[in-house]
Amino acid sequence: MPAAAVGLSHSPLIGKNDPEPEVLARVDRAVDTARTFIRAFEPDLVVLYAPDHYNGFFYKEMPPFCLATEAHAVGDFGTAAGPLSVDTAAARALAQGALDRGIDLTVSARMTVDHGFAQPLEVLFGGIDQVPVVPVFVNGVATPLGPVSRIRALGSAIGQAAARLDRRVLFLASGGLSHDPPVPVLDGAPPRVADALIEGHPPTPEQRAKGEHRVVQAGRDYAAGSSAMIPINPAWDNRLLDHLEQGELAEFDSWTVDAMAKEAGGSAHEVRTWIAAFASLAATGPYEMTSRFYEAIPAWIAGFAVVTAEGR
Ligand SMILES: O=C(O)/C=C/c1cccc(O)c1O
Ligand SMILES: [Fe+2]
Repeated sequence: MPAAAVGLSHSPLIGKNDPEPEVLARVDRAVDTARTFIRAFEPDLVVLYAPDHYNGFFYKEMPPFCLATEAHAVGDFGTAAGPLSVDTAAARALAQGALDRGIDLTVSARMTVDHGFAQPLEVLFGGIDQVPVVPVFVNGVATPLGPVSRIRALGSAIGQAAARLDRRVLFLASGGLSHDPPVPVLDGAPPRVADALIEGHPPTPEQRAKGEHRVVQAGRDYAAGSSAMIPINPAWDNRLLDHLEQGELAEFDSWTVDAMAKEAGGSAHEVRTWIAAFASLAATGPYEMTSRFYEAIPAWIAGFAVVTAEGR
């Protein structure tokens, strides 16, 4: 089966708190490379692995991962709101395939997603409804988190199931790499915040605007060096990319949740989406990384990477 993978960091601060024009130009070139790669590959199905930031998944029930047979985006940080063009038949087939392979997969028939899903679809395809997609939520912020080996197993099972679909499948990862944005934490949260993280009351437009302004301000403080957030860790990020490039995916099984958070920040767990996507690609056969871009971009609170890979 023809298969490919693209990894793309997301940041809600893109366009709101941009770095110097030279940095932007380098990112634009890397994103253009990824777009050209995707055009040449001509996928007819995208399996999109992305996290959520307390817009769709809450502690009332927080699965480690969840596959959607239908999904709609909330439209946070200026991303598009509305339905994603989910390929429901393919989603059901992949869900069954993952369950058949021993993955205890949660399925959602009405998933709510945020910029983690919407941004890569907008950036790479021009909209959230432009390509048949199977959205797979991978928890990358809400602790407790399970071992990384289970994410690799998830990716591998979905990749094996996708190989039986007779489709041109692009596995797309959204998130990471090292970063420590001010995403709320349940442990120690004041009762009002804890209640929102557990129940998930939809914020009023004023509450959403206030929360988004807080993140933009955090990006400004981070870029100015006046922040207590864990710094972006280029060495850690490049180690991750090296393992992905070399196909050394089993290396991630020894990465612990605690060490990842300490070395690379509270949202570094978003790299689980990258590990899932590359495990899916690897499950279809040997692959080659065809382009690799990385830059630490504090203004976006992101160890920012864009990578393409294709089955040999
Ligand atoms: O507050 C949020 O919803 C998310 C913030 C954020 C900031 C920077 C990089 C990311 O991946 C984020 O999700
Ligand atoms: Fe994120």
